Amino acid sequence: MSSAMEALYSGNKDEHPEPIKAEVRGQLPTWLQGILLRNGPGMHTIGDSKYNHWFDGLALLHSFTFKNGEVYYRSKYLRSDTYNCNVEANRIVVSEFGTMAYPDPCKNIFAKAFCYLSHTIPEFTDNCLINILKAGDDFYATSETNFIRKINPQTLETLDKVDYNKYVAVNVTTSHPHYDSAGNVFNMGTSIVDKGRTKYVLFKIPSSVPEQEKKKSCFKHLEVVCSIPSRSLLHPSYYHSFGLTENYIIFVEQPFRLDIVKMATAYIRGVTWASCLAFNKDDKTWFHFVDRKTKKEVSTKFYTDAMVFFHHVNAYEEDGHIIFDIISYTDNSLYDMFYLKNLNKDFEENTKLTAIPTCKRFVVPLQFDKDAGVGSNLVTLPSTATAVKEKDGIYCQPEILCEGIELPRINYDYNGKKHKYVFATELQWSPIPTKVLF
Ligand SMILES: CC1=C(/C=C/C(C)=C/C=C/C(C)=C/C=O)C(C)(C)CCC1
Ligand SMILES: [Fe+2]
Repeated sequence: MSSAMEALYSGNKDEHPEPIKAEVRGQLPTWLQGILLRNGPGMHTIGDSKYNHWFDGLALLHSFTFKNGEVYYRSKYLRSDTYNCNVEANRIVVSEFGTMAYPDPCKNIFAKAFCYLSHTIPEFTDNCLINILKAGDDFYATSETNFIRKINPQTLETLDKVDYNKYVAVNVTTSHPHYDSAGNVFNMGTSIVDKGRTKYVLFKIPSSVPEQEKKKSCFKHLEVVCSIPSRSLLHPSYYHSFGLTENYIIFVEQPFRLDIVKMATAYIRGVTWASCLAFNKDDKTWFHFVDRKTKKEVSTKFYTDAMVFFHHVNAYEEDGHIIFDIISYTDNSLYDMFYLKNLNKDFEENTKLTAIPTCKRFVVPLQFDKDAGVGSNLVTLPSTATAVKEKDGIYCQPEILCEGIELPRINYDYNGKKHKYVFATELQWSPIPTKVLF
């Protein structure tokens, strides 16, 4: 196990920009053609400096090209400004999620202020290591900051740097966008203390732009679908994904929050972005549903108990209810587990999750008897999930579907529709997935 641990989480990975022919055991179906793109951290040491957290590592892009029963593999580091500055300085000079660094040689890029509250915060990283986004015909490496990087899906070369902030006021975004059947992208981000407000912004990037436009850019045609005010100006929720059904966008405002005052002073205090996240177990978790046609939020207040979650599984509508599945935790120990100092041979002692991932299903009635009495359960579908009418809103409790799964996937053709199967990794108390389940 400890060697699996080391192979998974440490050591700088080599890049293989030229295609390597894979050895295929068995046979691949002939219909399987195309390129599978993957992203993730590949380098955690630069010169004498080391990142603290696995989510900090420099983005390494991977591709698997499937053609006529053969597979070719390539990999290439994303040449982000972050990568280039770090390599040039031969040390970490750009801050990441779990590592605070101080710019020096590349001051011009990263010394620009994050300008509300303070002028000392460097610009966020463009080390886009988490996911790949398809916007129009283009592919982008993404993270959770306002920067994404266009890439060439064939050669894995790094192209333009796109700043979401130029098109929509967001400082952080999710790396789990949704797509509709026409290929339009839906994503959301948080606009922090902009014009005296902090809000969550849902936006759409169209898949195509008018023919006559010379330099085609989907981002120029980005549309704000709706913004939801944060319950707190200085403590907006952190979120890693959101849900989509045929008619609604689902946003879960959890009491796992960014502390903006801490963020604004993190740089001068020498603490990390990660330390600006906090869970308040005594608060509620609020559900928001935005009608995709009217672009208005459903006005009923829906809430549940405090929780921390990262991944939506899927969501759909049935008989006037919205049903959505998420993988949730009773505390925020998950991100803490990925500090590299813990991910060594003693990981079994060091990395114990104190909360097990639990797949929960919420069943939320949008149409219900307005005269129902306080205390009555408004769910009319066969489920152990409840939605109890209270004086100030509707209190939802989930049905527990199962425990010990993470990284959920569904057949995306069923996104927003009732699904049968979920593909996930089994995750118990340690961060090494041991099985693929479905
Ligand atoms: C740099 C940076 C951030 C980075 C977050 C990252 C990199 C999160 C990765 C999450 C993953 C990989 C989750 C998997 O389930 C924040 C906190 C948004 C805020 C400010 C700057
Ligand atoms: Fe994720």
